[in-house]
Amino acid sequence: MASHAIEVKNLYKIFGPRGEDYVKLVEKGMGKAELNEKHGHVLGLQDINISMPGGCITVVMGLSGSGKSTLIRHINRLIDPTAGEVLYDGVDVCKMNENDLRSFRRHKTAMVFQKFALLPHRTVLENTIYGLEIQGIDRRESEKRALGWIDRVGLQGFEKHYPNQLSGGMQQRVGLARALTNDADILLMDEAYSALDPLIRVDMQSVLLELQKELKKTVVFITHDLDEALRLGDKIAILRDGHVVQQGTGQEIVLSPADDYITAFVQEVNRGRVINVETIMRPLSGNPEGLSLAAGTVLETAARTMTGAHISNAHVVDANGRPIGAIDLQMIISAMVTPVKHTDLQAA
Ligand SMILES: Nc1ncnc2c1ncn2[C@@H]1O[C@H](COP(=O)(O)OP(=O)(O)OP(=O)(O)O)[C@@H](O)[C@H]1O
Repeated sequence: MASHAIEVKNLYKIFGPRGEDYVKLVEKGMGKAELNEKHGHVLGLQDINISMPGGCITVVMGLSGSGKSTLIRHINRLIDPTAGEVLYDGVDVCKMNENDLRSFRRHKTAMVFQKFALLPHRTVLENTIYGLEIQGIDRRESEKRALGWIDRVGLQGFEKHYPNQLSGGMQQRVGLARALTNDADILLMDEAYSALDPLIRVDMQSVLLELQKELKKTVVFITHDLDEALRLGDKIAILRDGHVVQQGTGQEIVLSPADDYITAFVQEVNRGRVINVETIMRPLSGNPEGLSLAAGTVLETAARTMTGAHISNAHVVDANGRPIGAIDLQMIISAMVTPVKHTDLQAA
C-alpha cells in the first residue's frame, strides 16, 4: 500500500540563469555569500535530504531567507530544482510530464496560505467549493462535500458570509476547509497561521491537530515559530542558509540541539511542556516504585503530580499499563533546566 510519504533527496536550488553550472562548486563547499559575490547566483537550497512520513506533520522551520518557501514549492513543483529529487510514493515529482503534474497538483496536493487567498466576491461556501468546481464535479456533490468541511472547521452558519465579514481566524478556517474539500493526501501549509493573533493561532493549531488525528494527511507545515513547530510537528527540520541544520522530533531537537544556531532557537522553550517522561526515564530495576505516570506525560505535569502527592519516585507505564521505566523528581528538574552553555560560563 502507498505510504503517501514524501522523500526529498539531494535537492539543490540555485537561482540564476546558470544554476546547474554551480552545483559542483556548492558541493565542494562554496557557501551562499561566496556564490552570490563571485557568480551572482543565489543559493536557495543545498543538498536537502528530508523524509516526510506519510500521515504525519513535518514542520520546516528557519529564519527569514533560510529557504522554507523554496522547499515547500518544490513539493508541488511550483519551482523546478537545479538538482535532486522529490519523491511522492516513490515517483519523482520533478520528472512528471505536464499531464501527470497537473493531475498530481489537483488531486494529491492542497495548499493553505498565510494571506488566506480567498476570493472576496465569493461566499464562504463558494470559496470552499472553488477547487471542486474547477475539477468539474457535480454541483450537488461538491456542495455536500463543502458543507461537510465547513461544518468540520467550525463555520456552520457562516456559509453565506463574505470573507470581509469574517475575522482572520475564520478566514483561515475557510482556507482550511477549501484545502480539505479536494480530499488531497498532501496538505502544504506555508506560514498558514503566521498572520493570526497569538490566541487565534493556538486555536487554529488545535483545529489542525484535531482534524489530523482522523485525517492522517501528509502535512508539510512551514513556520518560523518554534512553539508552533513543537506543538504541531511529528518531525521538525530546521533550515539555515538553504541547508538542513538539524531534523528530528521536537524532543530530540530541544534535548540535543545540534549547534549554537539551534541552541539559540530552543533556549526560550519551556522544556517542561515539551519533553515527555519516557524521553528521560531510566530502565526499571526491580519492581516499579512510586506514582504511575502515563507515557506521553510532559515533565511539567509529572513534576506537579509528584510534588502534589509528596512522592519523589514514579514509574512510567505504556498504553497497556505496563511499566516501561522509572523516573524521579531530580531527573525531571535537571531535564527542565536549560543546560548552561560553556560560552555563557566563560562570559560570566
Ligand atoms: N525567485 C528567486 N530569485 C532569486 N532568489 C530567490 C528567489 N526566491 C527565493 N530566493 C532566495 O532564496 C533564499 C531562500 O528564500 P525563501 O523565500 O525560500 O526563504 P524563506 O525561509 O521562505 O524566507 P521567508 O520566511 O522570509 O519567506 C533567499 O536568499 C531568497 O532571497
